[in-house]
Amino acid sequence: MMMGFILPSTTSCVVYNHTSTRNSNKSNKRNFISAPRVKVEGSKISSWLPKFLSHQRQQTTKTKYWIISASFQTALEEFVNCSGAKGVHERAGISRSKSKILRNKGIERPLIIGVAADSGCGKSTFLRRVNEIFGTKVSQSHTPQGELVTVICLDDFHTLDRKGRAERKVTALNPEANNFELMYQQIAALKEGHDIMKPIYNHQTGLIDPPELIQPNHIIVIEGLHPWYDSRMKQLLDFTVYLDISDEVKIAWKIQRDMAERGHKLENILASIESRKPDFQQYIDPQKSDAVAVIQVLPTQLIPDDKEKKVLRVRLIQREGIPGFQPVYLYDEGSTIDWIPCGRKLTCSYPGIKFHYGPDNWYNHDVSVLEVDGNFEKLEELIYIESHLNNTSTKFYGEITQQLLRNSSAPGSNNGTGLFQVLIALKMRQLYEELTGKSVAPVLI
Ligand SMILES: Nc1ncnc2c1ncn2[C@@H]1O[C@H](COP(=O)(O)OP(=O)(O)OP(=O)(O)O)[C@@H](O)[C@H]1O
Ligand SMILES: O=C(CO)[C@H](O)[C@H](O)COP(=O)(O)O
Repeated sequence: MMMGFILPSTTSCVVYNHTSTRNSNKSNKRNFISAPRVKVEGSKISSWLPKFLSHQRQQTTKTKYWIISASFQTALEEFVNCSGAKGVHERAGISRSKSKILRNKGIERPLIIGVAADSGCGKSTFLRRVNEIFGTKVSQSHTPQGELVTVICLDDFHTLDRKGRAERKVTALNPEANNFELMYQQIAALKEGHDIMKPIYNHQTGLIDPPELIQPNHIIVIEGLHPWYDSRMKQLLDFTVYLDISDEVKIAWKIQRDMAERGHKLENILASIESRKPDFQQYIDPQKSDAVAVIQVLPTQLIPDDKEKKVLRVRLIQREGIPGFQPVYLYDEGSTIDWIPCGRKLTCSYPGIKFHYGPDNWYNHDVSVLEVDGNFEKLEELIYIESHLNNTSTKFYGEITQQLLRNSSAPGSNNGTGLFQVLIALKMRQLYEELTGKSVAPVLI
């Protein structure tokens, strides 16, 4: 079967013949070390194309594009790299025919899920839980890919590299630094079942790396700053989750990660958060108003003026009336309930645990809110909490508790962040099953 990628013919390019695009992770350049390199100018493309991509070619003078057909294997092994973001984005492509992976994997309808949040707000942590629920082991490549799930990071659609942003004095959150047209075209193509050559933003070098091949999958999660900033993207998404982390908690998490794990200075972390704030408020935060589910993380109300931010108040805001999504409720659907479960069945030390459930309004949408303030002392006792939750989309009694126990060392497993992330991952699984008619086997210990 033939696959064609559309490549422009005008820019100077370097052709690399490398071994695997799938391994193009953070140290992408590694793949190219021993590769034969041929430097060509636009007009000479016709002389080298046949050598590398043997099959048919034709030029459409109007668009100045070369339409290149190549076998699937050839396209995997060879691609074109031009220096600079513009070159890479021009070389991003969409296969002309549908991917053969659709038939191989029995994919009828890729489900597209958007996860939005600022940097360092727990997207990766959440998506590890999602992959656990789907029982999917993902590759260690730049774009994690598993049997069921592929996770695309939207940072890959940055048009300005780190230097370019510094020169233009814009943050990565600014739409100017992102290619929403390409994002839309490529995610739409995946949803339609086409392979794409997607650019890569390399967080280690701050550069835009050559495109990698991404194929459709049963579930494609797009995570990042702007999954539905562009209204056309919203139309593509089957489910949306926003991680809404309050400033106080965001700073605490950033300090923990960037100081302890990355050796950054406190003043630099605070300055970076401050400098991003206006763009965050203008371009990222508004997406939370129409997410299907929002996990909101706030300082605790159980400790007056808490400085440590180790105890969190977490709210799961769930839209009502969304097809395929039935909000989780506590005890009695539609009621307003305050619940302190500490006592004989749940061990609590200071400052305790408090639940709340009830209807609410979120940016003019009817929602129901489930809230938990405090930390769980003994994770195995969560079964007591689980037995009071309904509409959880679990496949067996105790599945939520088991999931949290399996990942007990992951950040947030002992509070509402972990609990609500598991609940939302279960909702994704249920939606996938409803929309595709397929069944995902639950993961058992
Ligand atoms: N639920 C949580 N409770 C406590 N800390 C958390 C929680 N989730 C994340 N963190 C902290 O925040 C840091 C960032 O988390 P994570 O890498 O999941 O975020 P991210 O949104 O994927 O970040 P980035 O976009 O920068 O890659 C983690 O190193 C961890 O210290
Ligand atoms: O907001 C971000 C999302 O991850 C990053 O800051 C952005 O992608 C730029 O990355 P880097 O700081 O590595 O240049």
